[in-house]
Amino acid sequence: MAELKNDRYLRALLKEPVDVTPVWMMRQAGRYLPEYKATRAQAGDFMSLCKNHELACEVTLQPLRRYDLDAAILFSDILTVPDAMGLGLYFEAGEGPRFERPTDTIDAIKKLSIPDPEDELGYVMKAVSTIRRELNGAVPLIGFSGSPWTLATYMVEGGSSKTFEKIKKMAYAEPMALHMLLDKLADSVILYLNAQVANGAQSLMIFDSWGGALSHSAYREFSLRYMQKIVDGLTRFADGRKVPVTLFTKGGGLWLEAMAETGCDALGLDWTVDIADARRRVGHRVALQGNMDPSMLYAPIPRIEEEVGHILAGYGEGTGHVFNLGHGIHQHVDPEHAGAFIKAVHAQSKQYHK
Ligand SMILES: Cc1c2[nH]c(c1CCC(=O)O)Cc1[nH]c(c(CCC(=O)O)c1C)Cc1[nH]c(c(CCC(=O)O)c1C)Cc1[nH]c(c(C)c1CCC(=O)O)C2
Repeated sequence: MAELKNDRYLRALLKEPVDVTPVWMMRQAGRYLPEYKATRAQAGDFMSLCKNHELACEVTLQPLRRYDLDAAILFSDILTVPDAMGLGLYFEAGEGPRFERPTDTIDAIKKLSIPDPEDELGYVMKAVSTIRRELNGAVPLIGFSGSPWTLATYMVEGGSSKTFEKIKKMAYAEPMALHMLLDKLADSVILYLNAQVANGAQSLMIFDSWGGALSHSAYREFSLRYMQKIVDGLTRFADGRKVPVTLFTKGGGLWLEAMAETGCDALGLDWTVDIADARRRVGHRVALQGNMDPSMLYAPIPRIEEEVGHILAGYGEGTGHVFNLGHGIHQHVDPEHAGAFIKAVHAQSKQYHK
């Protein structure tokens, strides 16, 4: 396997010294790039793109050809796992993801089986190994999955939700049913992420996009507890190097201490958190990833550069910061603004790494 040429993303996550602050963007392969839209049109629909390892590799590499990014992220989706559990994932134009067979009863949950990552999810593993080979050591490859709670929201609601009415009803009225579902999901995610590492992923990220919808105590019971189970079950070394694990709960700023206690290596921060405050609270335990508002990329370039400066100054001196957006890049962002953002992080961060 090719030696890593640029490892500053892995180094920052493990709090080893770096020359400049590493940067990547959540959803960096996506619809804001015309070349992505062209490849997606070639594939047909989104899931066909995910299932074609050559095209999935192509869209993973597209943003790296344009920008000086410090990491690549596997092109796939968090909903591949419930799809492999038999729920029938499809995308309705303009409506987001949907499931043909939602898992909203205890009987449906009892019937769910744990997918074999090399079989039902073999197409993802093929994409991971292809991307890792094609990267040829340029930058590390990030593997990922959804958190059990976030996956369960889609599975129980049957798709995206704003109110989470069905899953919250289950949480409070039939908690044992939901725990059974979350436990099966945690077991599935452990196998899935470990298989990604076996196939070449060098770092792992768990997206808990909807943990922030929970109450203070329900977050611990239904989301954090299962991310803890995953952290405990992961392969943490590969190719003689630590495989860092990043937990990201959107809207989880109040719970950073509890998240840091899981033994993960880093926490993702959305834009509601002051990164200086986050560093004071948990910076002795974990690295921090974030946290610019993705909508800032709509601002004129000088305003983007100013915001990058604020966030870098907020984190301050030394390693342990991976610059990123606080959530995925929006589809109407001008690719030139994304480029200016990435340049600004590298140019302005030298002064903090002497
Ligand atoms: C909640 C969630 C999903 N998927 C994901 C999350 C967690 C992160 C977050 O909170 O955003 C994770 C994800 N989805 C995608 C990636 C690819 C890697 C990357 O470049 O970051 C990653 C890491 C591709 C994608 N996943 C999806 C797209 C858009 C599909 C298209 O090309 O039309 C992409 C590029 C589809 C998807 N997938 C999902 C939704 C809600 C949608 C519809 C979004 C929309 O229509 O804007 C579920």
